[in-house]
Amino acid sequence: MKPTRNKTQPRKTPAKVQSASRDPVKVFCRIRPLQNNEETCVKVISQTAVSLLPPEAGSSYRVANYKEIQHTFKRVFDDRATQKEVFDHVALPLVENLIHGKNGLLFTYGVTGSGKTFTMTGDPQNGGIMPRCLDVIFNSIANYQAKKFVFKPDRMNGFDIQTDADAKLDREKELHSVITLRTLKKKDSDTDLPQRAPDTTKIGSVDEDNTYAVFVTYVEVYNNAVYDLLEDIPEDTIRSRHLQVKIVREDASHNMYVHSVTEVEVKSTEDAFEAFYKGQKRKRMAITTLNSESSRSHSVFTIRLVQAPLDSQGENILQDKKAICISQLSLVDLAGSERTNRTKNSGQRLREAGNINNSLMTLRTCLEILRENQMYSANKMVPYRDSKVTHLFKNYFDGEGQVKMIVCVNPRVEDYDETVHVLKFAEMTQEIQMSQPLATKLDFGLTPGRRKANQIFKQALRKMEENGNGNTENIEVDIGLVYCLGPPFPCLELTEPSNDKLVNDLVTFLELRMNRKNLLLKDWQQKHECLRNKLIEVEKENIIAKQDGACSRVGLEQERKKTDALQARLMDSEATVMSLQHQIQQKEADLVALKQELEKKEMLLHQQMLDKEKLKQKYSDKIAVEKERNTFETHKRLKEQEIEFKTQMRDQETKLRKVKEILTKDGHSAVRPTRSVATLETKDIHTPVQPTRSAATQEIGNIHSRVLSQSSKRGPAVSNPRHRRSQSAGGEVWLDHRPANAVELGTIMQPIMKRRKSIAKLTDAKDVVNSKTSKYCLMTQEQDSSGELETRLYKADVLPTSGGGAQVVFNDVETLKQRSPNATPVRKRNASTSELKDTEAACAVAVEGHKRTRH
Ligand SMILES: Nc1ncnc2c1ncn2[C@@H]1O[C@H](COP(=O)(O)OP(=O)(O)OP(=O)(O)O)[C@@H](O)[C@H]1O
Repeated sequence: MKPTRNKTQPRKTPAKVQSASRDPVKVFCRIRPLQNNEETCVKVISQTAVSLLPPEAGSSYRVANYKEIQHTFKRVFDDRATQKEVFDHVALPLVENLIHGKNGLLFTYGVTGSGKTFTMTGDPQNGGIMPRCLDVIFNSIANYQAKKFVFKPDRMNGFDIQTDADAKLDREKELHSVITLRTLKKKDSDTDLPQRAPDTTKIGSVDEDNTYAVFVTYVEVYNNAVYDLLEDIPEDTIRSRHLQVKIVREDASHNMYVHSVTEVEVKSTEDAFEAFYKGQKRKRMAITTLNSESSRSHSVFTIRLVQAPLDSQGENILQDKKAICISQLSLVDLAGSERTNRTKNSGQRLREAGNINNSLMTLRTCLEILRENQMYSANKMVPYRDSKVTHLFKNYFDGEGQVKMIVCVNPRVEDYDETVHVLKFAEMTQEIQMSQPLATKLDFGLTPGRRKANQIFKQALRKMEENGNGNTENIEVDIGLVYCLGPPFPCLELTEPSNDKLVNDLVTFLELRMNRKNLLLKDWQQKHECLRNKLIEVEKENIIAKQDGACSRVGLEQERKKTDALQARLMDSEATVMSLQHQIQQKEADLVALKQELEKKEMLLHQQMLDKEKLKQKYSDKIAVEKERNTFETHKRLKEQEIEFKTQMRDQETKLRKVKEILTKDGHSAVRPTRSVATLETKDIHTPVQPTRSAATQEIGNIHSRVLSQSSKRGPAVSNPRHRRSQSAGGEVWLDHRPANAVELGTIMQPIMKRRKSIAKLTDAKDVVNSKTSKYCLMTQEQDSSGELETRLYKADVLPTSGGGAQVVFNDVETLKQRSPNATPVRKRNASTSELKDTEAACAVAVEGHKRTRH
């Protein structure tokens, strides 16, 4: 930021260009003392280095696995450092610069409760940087202060010089209002300032030919809006905290300032303190978990030093606005960064914390981008406007004023995680190079030391007058400043008329006076002539200037109108911006809430998906197990069925083999069962055998067989109810062919074969032909699938053939099954199916080599 001159002066070249050198931002670290035997996580290594020891509970400890982090600063103040020590090292050079017309910015940064306010303000007995700065300034300029109201703020970041009369009028007005106010608040002890221990330091190198005035402003940045803490407003408005939001603007010299801020002219530290306490009462403070008096806003206390040179006589202020030099020192007490999870803030405190953290984040971002731009010659835009704090100090960061930072640290372990970030940022800030601006003082060709000379002269004159010493000629000539006729008239009391001496003395004195008068007159005439000539010149210039002035006035009037219109538009735009910012804040808050809700829902959804996945997995596993079990069981069942089937096949084969054997044994004649099977089921009682409708015909001897499809072609069935159970009741002879080891049936119902010839083996076909039998009965016995005995009687007619042989025509089968009453009933359908299959299989074997037709 540039030390400013009044807006009337032409715009200077930016200080960056004028700067002699670049210096890094000076960062100091102050460790505050611990309370109540708390555990520390900070170790001061040297006067410039500090080390952070991660506590076991800290998150960084877990990540970094106990790694000490060392930081280096311009100077580290341990917990025993005094306020004076800190001031002398950090702020005193800034005060010196201020007096020499250079700007400065000092801010305290750190976690909440780390001692920023203590360092900046302190307490009455142990004053911080701000009161000490004021003390030193007033100690230094005490003898050179201008009378009050000689300089008057023009509310555009500049100052006007008032005439003595105007200044006097203002002083009287103030006196009047002060008296009224004191009468009103007579008993109000609130305004009493606490007893202070002032700092006695004095800066020696003050320009004595200048006259000085000190102004202070006190603003706070709360929720990213600027408020004037010294604004003159009614008491009830103060209580309800309805301070007006102020706008940050740029002046004619491109310096940022708070528009229409109250600038209080102070003549002593006490005056400044009165203003400070007035503002302090309005500042937003609150009790939080981490600090009983926590600043909820960033406060900016600015000391502006206005200086103007004295005229050539060293007596009055040079009435030239261009000559005014304004420098300022801004002391910024930033609100503490805080993590909401630790502070447990809610509602307004939480919103405040959010805004505090946002503006601190913007400060960090701006400084990081600045550093990046400097280090890597990048040209990134620095987002100063994102926060009011950075916007206000844009000029400083752009290299037009000295910037210093005190990073305050509370060494307790609870603050470790936040302190890590704070120190990291502070260390990084040191890498930023700031141009050191030169103080710009215009040279008006005035003799240095004129104030002192004038004082000496006046003093000498006074002394001579006191001593009655008439020899003042030399002094007058030497100094050449006083235009007078010489010493006053001597005592000329004429007591005697003859007192010539007196007359002679008077004549001498008058002659001297006359000479002196002539001398002065001559000098005066010369000067008069000179002045007249100059006046003529000036008059000529004046006429030209007037003409120019008239033109300029017209132009100025137009410009003013334009400016007014622009200002009105600007005000509107700023109001719109404010309302938009407010809306944005609200929307951001809504967005955060919605985001949180979305996160919750996403988590829920995710959980549900997980559950679903688990369920799916569970059922897939189950299905797989079930499938495996089913496959296994199917295989097992198939195997069982295969085994059963094989067993059945084997049984069938055995049966057929037996039949075959029997048939082979009985002489190549074979009896094959027909498709139709009559089943005689017996439990305890034998039921009659049902007749079948088809028969298989097997030719034995000639070895040809044929299927009889018509029941009319065969004899009546043994069990046909229309016939007798057995045709053996007639005169026919039966060839009863049953195995030798046949099991005795022991049943009531027996086939009736009155005349029969029994054989156990049929080895030769002639046995059938020669025995003159007309009927043939073959008995087989075997176990069925349920282990029961099954007896079958295959019956046939023996018909003689033309070739002399015999044809055996099977026409009926009787099946006798014996079942235990306790046995599990076999499903009829299955049984019949299996029987049918058996018979078919038997027939298939029996009619081997012939086409089998099913009917
Ligand atoms: N160096 C110190 N010596 C003694 N006391 C200190 C020191 N620093 C801080 N304190 C004390 O610690 C407390 C908190 O300090 P302070 O209010 O200055 O913190 P802060 O950083 O300004 O907090 P916030 O950001 O919340 O405003 C105060 O009671 C203060 O007196």
